[in-house]
Amino acid sequence: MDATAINGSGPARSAASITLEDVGKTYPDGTVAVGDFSLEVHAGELTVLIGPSGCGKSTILRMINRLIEPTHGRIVIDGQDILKRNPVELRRHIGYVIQNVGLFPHQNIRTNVGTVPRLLGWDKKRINERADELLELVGLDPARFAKRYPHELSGGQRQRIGVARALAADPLVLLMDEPFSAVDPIARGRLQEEFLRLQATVRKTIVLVTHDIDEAVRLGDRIAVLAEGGRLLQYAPPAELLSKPDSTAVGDFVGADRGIRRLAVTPLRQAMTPPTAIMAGRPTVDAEGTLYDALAAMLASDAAEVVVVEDGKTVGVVTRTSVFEVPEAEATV
Ligand SMILES: Nc1ncnc2c1ncn2[C@@H]1O[C@H](COP(=O)(O)OP(=O)(O)OP(=O)(O)O)[C@@H](O)[C@H]1O
Repeated sequence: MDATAINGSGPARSAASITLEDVGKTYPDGTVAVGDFSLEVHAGELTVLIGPSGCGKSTILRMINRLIEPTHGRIVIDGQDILKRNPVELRRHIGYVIQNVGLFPHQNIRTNVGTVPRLLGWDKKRINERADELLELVGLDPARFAKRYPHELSGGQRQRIGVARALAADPLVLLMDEPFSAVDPIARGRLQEEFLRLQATVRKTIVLVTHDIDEAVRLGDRIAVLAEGGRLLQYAPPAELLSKPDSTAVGDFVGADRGIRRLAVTPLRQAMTPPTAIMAGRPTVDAEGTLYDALAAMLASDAAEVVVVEDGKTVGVVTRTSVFEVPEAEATV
């Protein structure tokens, strides 16, 4: 890799690897946000940082572009120790996407997307061409959107502009902090899909922070599961993480969510047994519901079973035990 690539602003370059070596951040009040964190982020891959609230995910991300200065450790991008670089200049070569995007409200979309190329001194024609190219890439027709202002877009469209802006100067690295969590679940699913397609084209080295295990599994080439203080519990591709969590903590973290997701997509009929004699006073649930609905009804009224009704008639019963006895293969995921 060209040692000066991180300084460059030329045409498409390769992605860079990121090495974090014993990186840590202790705040002046003594809070150890991140203890000693090491990670190798492979070039051209999307690495997800996931873990409970306050475990240091955003701190790690923001140390990579030096919005937060590490207390100790080394961060190497593309072979260069970035702690020796001018931080402002460094940030022009690292794309950064955050939850609410932070578009400039009084600038139109084309100007917003051209922010970093402008700072890098590109000429106007090249900036506009690049902005329009990026708009196309994120699925927004420049003829319709380039002259609009941020408030004239939907939340999902603004988020796409955020991604376009972050990619405008062809950075080696893209950092994303909960980029899709401010949009509703349906728009989020679509954005994730589009983003995967985009990444297949641009193949950037991406570090993405999320607290959503589904998102992590869907987007990540590798997932780093963190605990408090930025402690790395496991770093593995999604399939390996789900099938072979190497500690109870990781198993609990990925497992709990998987279980609930499975309940929510499994028809409760699969756990239903014929009605019994004593039904009075039991909570009821519609026969079209899922295991999740059945369990929620039981928990809400502290009952051990629910009566299943269809067209006003009792058709069966589901017990707490039977909810968990439906084999995984029967789930209609
Ligand atoms: N300026 C500060 N001074 C002291 N402690 C701080 C400061 N900024 C952050 N922290 C602490 O550092 C820890 C890590 O914060 P960070 O934002 O990195 O967590 P996170 O994993 O991204 O959390 P979330 O998922 O809630 O966004 C938290 O305990 C937080 O309270």
